[in-house]
Amino acid sequence: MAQRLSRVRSWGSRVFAVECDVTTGPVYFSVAATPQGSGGDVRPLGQLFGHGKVFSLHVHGDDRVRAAKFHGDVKSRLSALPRGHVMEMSSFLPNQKRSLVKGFLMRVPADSSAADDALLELLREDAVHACSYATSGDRWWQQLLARSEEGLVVAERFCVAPAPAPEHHPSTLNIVNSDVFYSFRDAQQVLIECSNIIPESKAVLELVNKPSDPTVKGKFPVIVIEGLDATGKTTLTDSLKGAMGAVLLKSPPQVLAPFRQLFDAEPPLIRRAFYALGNYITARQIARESEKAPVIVDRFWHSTAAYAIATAVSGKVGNLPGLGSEVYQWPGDLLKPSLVLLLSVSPEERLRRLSGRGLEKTVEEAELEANHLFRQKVEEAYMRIQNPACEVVDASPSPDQVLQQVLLLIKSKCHL
Ligand SMILES: Nc1ncnc2c1ncn2[C@@H]1O[C@H](COP(=O)(O)OP(=O)(O)O)[C@@H](O)[C@H]1O
Ligand SMILES: Nc1ccn([C@@H]2O[C@H](COP(=O)(O)OP(=O)(O)O)[C@@H](O)[C@H]2O)c(=O)n1
Repeated sequence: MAQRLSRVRSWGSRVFAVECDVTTGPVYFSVAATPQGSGGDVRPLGQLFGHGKVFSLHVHGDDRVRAAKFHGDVKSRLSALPRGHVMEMSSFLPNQKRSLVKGFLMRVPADSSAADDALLELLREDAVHACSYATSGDRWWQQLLARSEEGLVVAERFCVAPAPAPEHHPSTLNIVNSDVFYSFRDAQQVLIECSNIIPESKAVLELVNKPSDPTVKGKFPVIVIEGLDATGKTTLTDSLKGAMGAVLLKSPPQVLAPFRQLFDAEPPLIRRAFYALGNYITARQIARESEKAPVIVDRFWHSTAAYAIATAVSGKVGNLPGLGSEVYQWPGDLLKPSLVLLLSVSPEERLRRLSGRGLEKTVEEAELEANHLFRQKVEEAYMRIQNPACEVVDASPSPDQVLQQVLLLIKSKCHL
């Protein structure tokens, strides 16, 4: 218990953000050992904590791979609780990079004992911090929980006060090297750390470890085609290949196909490092092929970064890191294409194309709204990536019109 208490003292200066509703944004509060002066407006906190029983959980830990895996595990265990409502919650130090610790706020009916049992089980892990929330007088308290022979006990309590929103959404604090990687070494390091628990990491590392100089392209142009799925990338890249006598490559490359499903099911840290490494394999193929012919690439680093940023940043488009942020910078050691084109179609046309392929027919309304926000964030992140930035192409006309438009663009931009 002593160990748990000493670790928790640092929470005195932390701020918590609870993402209750993605469209209205998070509620912020801070905690302190003693009641703070003017308490501020505690009504939003009452709405958060005032119904049923409320618990929060965070997973700490020096081993980032283990912490990431355990975080996913906690989420699925909490989501399985009957009559529970789970919200994303994070703890952070304002403006301090890498200070974010992800967690959850869970609300269950007052008569539920399943949540107490689940917490007791989860608290066997030293990395878990669990708290309950209680009111006395006109104050709210965050109560740090510990295991004891009688069950859950309160080890320490902190006074809760509303906190102002930070300048940047807290999820942006940890993007660098957790969601997006800016060098081969940083992405490789994650898979090295995974090798013991995911044996396939070793095979992936062997595929990327071949020595070469991947930053240098050949004398022919290298054109990357980007866009959300069903915007027409496959259709366009196939016809560009024929029309230009080009070599068609993609990221992730074919050699990683057998591993993709496995890494897609891993937490963001591991999944994103896998895709980042895929770009370096594709870069090597681009360097080789562009000596001999023009190269068309179906997705590359813009996709890796834009999807990772859009997933990491919860809520609205406005929560994305601002234009010019370091997160949108191209990795210094990755081959730069001659031109990046972003295919864009209206959401309605995209849905038509998706349903033509027989996908997404059963998506529920609520999910559609969340997906809408997600797609907006991916497109916005695509457009904020710099050096090279992408050129937006209206991909709603017929396949042949899109091809002609793109051929003209390539001719003028690549001086063909
Ligand atoms: N310009 C276009 N106009 C109408 N339909 C298109 C066009 N381009 C592609 N499609 C259709 O939309 C669907 C998705 O296209 P696809 O090339 O597979 O997209 P992506 O590779 O970006 O996921 C396919 O059924 C394809 O035939
Ligand atoms: N270069 C790439 C390509 C895909 N990806 C990831 O792969 C997903 C898109 O893959 P997909 O199979 O839907 O792509 P398409 O089939 O639509 O081209 C996104 O979630 C990205 O996170 C990536 O990170 N980097």
